Amino acid sequence: MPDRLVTDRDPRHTRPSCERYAMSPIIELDEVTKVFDAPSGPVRAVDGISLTVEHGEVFGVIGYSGAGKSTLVRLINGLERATSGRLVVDGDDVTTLSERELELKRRHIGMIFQQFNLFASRTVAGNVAFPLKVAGWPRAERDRRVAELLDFVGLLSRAHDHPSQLSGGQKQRVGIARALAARPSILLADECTSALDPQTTQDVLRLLRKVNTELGVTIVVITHELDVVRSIADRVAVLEHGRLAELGTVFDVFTKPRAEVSRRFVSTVLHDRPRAADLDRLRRHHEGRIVTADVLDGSTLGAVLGSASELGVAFEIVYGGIGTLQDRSFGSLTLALQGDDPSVDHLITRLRQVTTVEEVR
Ligand SMILES: Nc1ncnc2c1ncn2[C@@H]1O[C@H](COP(=O)(O)OP(=O)(O)OP(=O)(O)O)[C@@H](O)[C@H]1O
Repeated sequence: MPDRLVTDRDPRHTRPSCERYAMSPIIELDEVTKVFDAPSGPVRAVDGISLTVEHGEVFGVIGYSGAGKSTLVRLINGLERATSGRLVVDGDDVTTLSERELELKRRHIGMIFQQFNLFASRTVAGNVAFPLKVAGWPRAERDRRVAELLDFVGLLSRAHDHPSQLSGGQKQRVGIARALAARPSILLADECTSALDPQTTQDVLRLLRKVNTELGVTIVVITHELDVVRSIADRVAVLEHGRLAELGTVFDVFTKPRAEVSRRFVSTVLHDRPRAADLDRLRRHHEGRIVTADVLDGSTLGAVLGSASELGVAFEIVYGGIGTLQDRSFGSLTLALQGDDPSVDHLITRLRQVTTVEEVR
């Protein structure tokens, strides 16, 4: 038996496919740079980033603290001005809009935050109604819209409560309802689950997925947790020191991370490969040569292992983890192979014909 098997914790009932959204950009960054003048000297918070977010996708932006994620969000919604570069949001180059134009633009960009940012003195309904009031919606239409939104987020019965009477997850649901009030085409979610426990996080992510699929809202999720990206995003941009370290589908970045920073993130969520301490233990408990084989859909790993005895090799699965991501399997199994060296070499050659195999020495 494997020493450790990682089970899949994907909260989605169905995985979105990246082909689901039409490939037309709703957000376009072209060599966008933001330099802050700090007392210690200039800080390049965002450094020459070019990327596009497509209509209808859930796009993840991940990075460690200080990577430039919040600055990127503030550039997209026009709260910060880019130092250089071009940034088109839903048809407008926000780098050239006036303050008044930006203010109107922001009404079409929903935003949710880590600390929810609800008005403590207003009721749940009052919070959701607030942006509609600012936008001058008549009372009756406002009331109708608020009821519709609270129903959508499952909080209609709490309309007259105040935020202090709600749990963190419920507060974020109110935040989401408020962000959607004026029917934005884009929702920016900045660390929106970082203050929540894992179960509530999954509930909120499921709601965001519903916002995306049922309302067609494009969502940009900013996070320092790969599990969040893994749970909800179609594609992910990995930021480091203000620069774009890697960009790809969540599946590709998870299964074939190219940048060192991406590899660090991946190792935080899928413990499918033995670390140095695990290896010492495996060597003590198992004889033979140790190899790690990638498990991907379509690889006929099982059939090849089934032929091991013909070659005079005995194998044991000693470590591993397999999950699913975007409806595809991925992970790896670590095997102890016992037999004479030429026979084990022969089996490894056969395994390499169907998957990637690394011998752990
Ligand atoms: N107004 C500012 N003035 C000076 N420096 C700033 C300002 N805002 C951000 N920075 C700096 O820019 C860099 C990127 O910050 P940013 O907040 O965008 O990163 P982040 O990835 O969102 O990090 P965190 O998750 O910690 O918020 C950091 O070095 C930060 O200190």
